[in-house]
Amino acid sequence: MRDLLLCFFRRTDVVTVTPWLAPIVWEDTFDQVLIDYNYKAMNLTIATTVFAVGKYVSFLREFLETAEIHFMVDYKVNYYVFTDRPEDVPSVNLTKGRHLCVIQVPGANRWQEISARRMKIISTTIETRISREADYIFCLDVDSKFHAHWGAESLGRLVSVIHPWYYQTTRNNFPYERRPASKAYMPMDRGDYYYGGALIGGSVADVYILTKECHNRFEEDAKNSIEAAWQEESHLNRYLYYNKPSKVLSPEYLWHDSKARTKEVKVIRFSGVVKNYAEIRPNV
Ligand SMILES: CC(=O)N[C@H]1[C@@H](OP(=O)(O)OP(=O)(O)OC[C@H]2O[C@@H](n3ccc(=O)[nH]c3=O)[C@H](O)[C@@H]2O)O[C@H](CO)[C@H](O)[C@@H]1O
Ligand SMILES: [Mn+2]
Repeated sequence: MRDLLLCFFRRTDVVTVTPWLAPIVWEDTFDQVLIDYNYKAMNLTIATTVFAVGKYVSFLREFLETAEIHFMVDYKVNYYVFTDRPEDVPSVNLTKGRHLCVIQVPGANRWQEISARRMKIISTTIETRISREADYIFCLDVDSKFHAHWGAESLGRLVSVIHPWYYQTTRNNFPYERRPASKAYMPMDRGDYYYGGALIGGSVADVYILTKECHNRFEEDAKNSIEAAWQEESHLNRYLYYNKPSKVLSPEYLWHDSKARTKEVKVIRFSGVVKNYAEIRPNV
C-alpha cells in the first residue's frame, strides 16, 4: 500500500520528518481537506483492536464513547474487542458504518502475559477475518481516551507513535532491551526513537508481518527464559528499527494524563488515563 504524502512543513519548532523521510505528524503539518478528499474516495475500513482483559473492561466505555466523537470520524471503523468478560462489554451507540465485535480470550494471572499475548492474538485474528474485513488497522491500549481529532492523516503502510515519556531524551536513555541474549536486543549505538507499545498501525498486511515477527521473537525469548524489559513494546522497538515505519505519529497521538502538556504539543488527541495499578492489574 502506497502512502499519500499530503503533508507540509509549516512547523519549525519540531522535527517533522525522520532521517529516512517519513513524515512525523504534528498539528499543522497536514491539510485535512486534501487528506479527506483523497482517503474518502478509497472507501476504506479501519480495524481497531483493543484488549480488555479482567478489570480492564471498565475502561471500554470511555474508550469507545470518545472514539466515536474523535477517531476516524466519517470513516468505516470495525472495533474488535478482546475480552474474557464479554457480558461486561458496555453497549455504546455507534455511528452508521461503524461496528463492534467481541472476541472472547482467556484471562491471565500476569499483566505482562496479557500485554505480550496481544501480538499473537492480533496476528491470528488478521488471518481469520481482519484481512478480509479492513484495509488499515490500529491496535490500541484500552486504558486511554480520545480528546481531539484523530483522522486519516494517521494512515500509512506502517505507523508508530513516539512514546510521550521519551521524545525529549536521547537514544542512550531509551528503555530498549539491552541484554544481548534477548531477541529484542538493541545495542547502545542503535535506535531512532522510542516508540510506544500502546499504538501499532498500518496496512493490515504490514501489521500482520509485524505482529507475527514480534510474537515469534517473544516466544524464542520465552524458550530461553527471558522476558524483554517492556515485553512486546521492546520487540516492537527492535522491529521498527530494522523495518522503518512509513509514518511516525507525534506524542499528540499518545499522551498521558499525568504528564503536563509541553508547548510543542498543541493538541492532545489520545491520552492514557491515570490508573491504580494495584487495583486494576491481576499482579503488581
Ligand atoms: C503508553 C504505552 O506505550 N503503554 C505501554 C506500557 O504500558 P501500560 O502501563 O499502559 O500497560 P497496560 O497496563 O495498559 O497494558 C497494556 C494493555 O494490555 C491490556 N491489558 C493489560 C492488563 C490487564 O490486566 N488487562 C488488559 O486488558 C489493555 O488493553 C492495556 O491497555 O507498557 C506495556 C508493556 O507491556 C505496553 O507496551 C503498553 O502498550
Ligand atoms: Mn496502557
